[in-house]
Amino acid sequence: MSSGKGKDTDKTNTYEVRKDRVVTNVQGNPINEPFATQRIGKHGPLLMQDANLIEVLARFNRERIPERNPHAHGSGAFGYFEVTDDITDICGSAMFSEIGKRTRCLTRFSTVGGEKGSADTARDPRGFSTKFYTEEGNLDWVYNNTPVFFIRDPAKFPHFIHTQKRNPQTNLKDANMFWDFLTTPENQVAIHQVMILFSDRGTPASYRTMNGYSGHTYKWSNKKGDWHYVQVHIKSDQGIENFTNEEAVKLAGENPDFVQKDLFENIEKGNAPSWTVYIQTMTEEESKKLPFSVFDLTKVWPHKQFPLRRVGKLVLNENPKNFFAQVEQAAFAPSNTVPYQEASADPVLQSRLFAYSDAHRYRLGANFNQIPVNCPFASKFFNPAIRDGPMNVDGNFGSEPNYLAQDKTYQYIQQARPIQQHQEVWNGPATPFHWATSPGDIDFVQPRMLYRNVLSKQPGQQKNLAHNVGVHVANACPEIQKRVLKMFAKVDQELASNIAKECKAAMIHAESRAKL
Ligand code: HEM
Repeated sequence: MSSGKGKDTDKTNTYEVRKDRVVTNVQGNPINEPFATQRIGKHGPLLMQDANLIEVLARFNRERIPERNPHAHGSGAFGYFEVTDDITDICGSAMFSEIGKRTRCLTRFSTVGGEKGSADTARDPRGFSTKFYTEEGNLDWVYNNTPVFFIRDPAKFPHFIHTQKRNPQTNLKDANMFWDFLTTPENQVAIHQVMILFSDRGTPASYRTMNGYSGHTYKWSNKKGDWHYVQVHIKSDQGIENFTNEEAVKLAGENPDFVQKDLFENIEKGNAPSWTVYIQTMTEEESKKLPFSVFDLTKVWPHKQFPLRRVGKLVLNENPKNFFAQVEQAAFAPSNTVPYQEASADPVLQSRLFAYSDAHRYRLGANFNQIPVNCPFASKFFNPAIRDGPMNVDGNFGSEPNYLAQDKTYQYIQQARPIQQHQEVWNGPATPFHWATSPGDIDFVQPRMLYRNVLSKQPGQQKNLAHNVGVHVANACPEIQKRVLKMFAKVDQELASNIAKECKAAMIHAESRAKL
């Protein structure tokens, strides 16, 4: 019988596993001889009636689900976020309501371009996704370990990711595809991210020793209705540690799961990694005075003008009990957000609001939100118009009407929030707009500062950048190598010359190896 409220659950029907360890088939019927096959005599053909054999083979064929495209290879851990500083003047979300408040979290780290079984020391950005199970519902921060990104026209994303994957004919990773895309003049806006990727930050020594960044501008508001543009920085308390190119390549061969092992074993022995979370904030007025768009995620906000403000701590102290159930099936989406934290008009972020839940419906099925790791357990789900679909296992709202109307009482607590009177005002014709790289210098200003002002202060890093690009581009054809050098010369002539030297040395080395 329906209670008329919430979901009907029949206590006799649960998916709990059997405690007495009697082995059964999936229907709970005992199996006495799991390895016996039913056949005619001892050596004759098998019988169709052997339901156990058929089930075992058929279930095996259905074990794999599509891997993520991109970010297929990853590792995850649970933990908590704790508020250390009051930011209620910036954000009214319940998770920030008082100092000392803790929210349970799941973080998944990943590489981007490689397949699920690829080496986790590969040169690649690292994903840094955190799901916060808050009382206002699940909030996902789907970030990377770099503060900027390769593109700002979202339609380029599939093209760009394809260049990191395998050549359609040779099925090989292809340096020509990689550099052809990045050196095409209008795609050279990627240079800032490429500089970070080819510094030693492109090969972190562990997930514990790298930072996370929102990259995008978000819009946060307080309970009075005032709002700010915000960028989030998650800084490793373990400090930054990276591999050199040669160390990373060697480990990729010796132990392609080196980084996964490091995370699991450190948490297992009680050495829980932690990160300090900071925000940068900017008013709308300040954003108008920037030399670039606040919605351009190829740029960083100068720290002198927009200093970091501490918010809290992220601690990962609990390994998953089951990787497939809790990490492979985890579904992170920038559209999963809570009151007072919203997306800005950044076109890449706006496109991501669609892309992730769509990927989850494909990869995990329409009811992916019912998989325990994705359930908003601290808030709970109630919307009886959202129901049915494949693999519905949560009671499906029982006899609740499948529409919202007046006959029943429903609560809409968001209505109690003040309306933000002052907002961005958008105005203009609906036209196709292509945010191509400007022919001017603005997209090269921050990369040049990174090379001359930041890497110059980190011993050996300018040299390593040239080396890392050189050994990679040595695999491309001469025409594309020339384009690479021309692009880096726009950052710094000395850098381009050093890349040329490193590239030449790598080619000579490869030639002599080929003769062996
Ligand atoms: C138009 C741009 C983008 C599109 C269309 C896109 C799309 C996707 C898709 C489809 C996935 C796989 C999701 C899944 O199967 O669960 C993914 C994963 C991911 N993306 Fe993006 N992405 C974009 C840009 C970005 C940017 C700018 C960042 C970082 C600032 C980012 C960070 C991540 C991370 C961390 C994951 C892994 C999530 C996980 O751990 O499950 N992506 N992306």
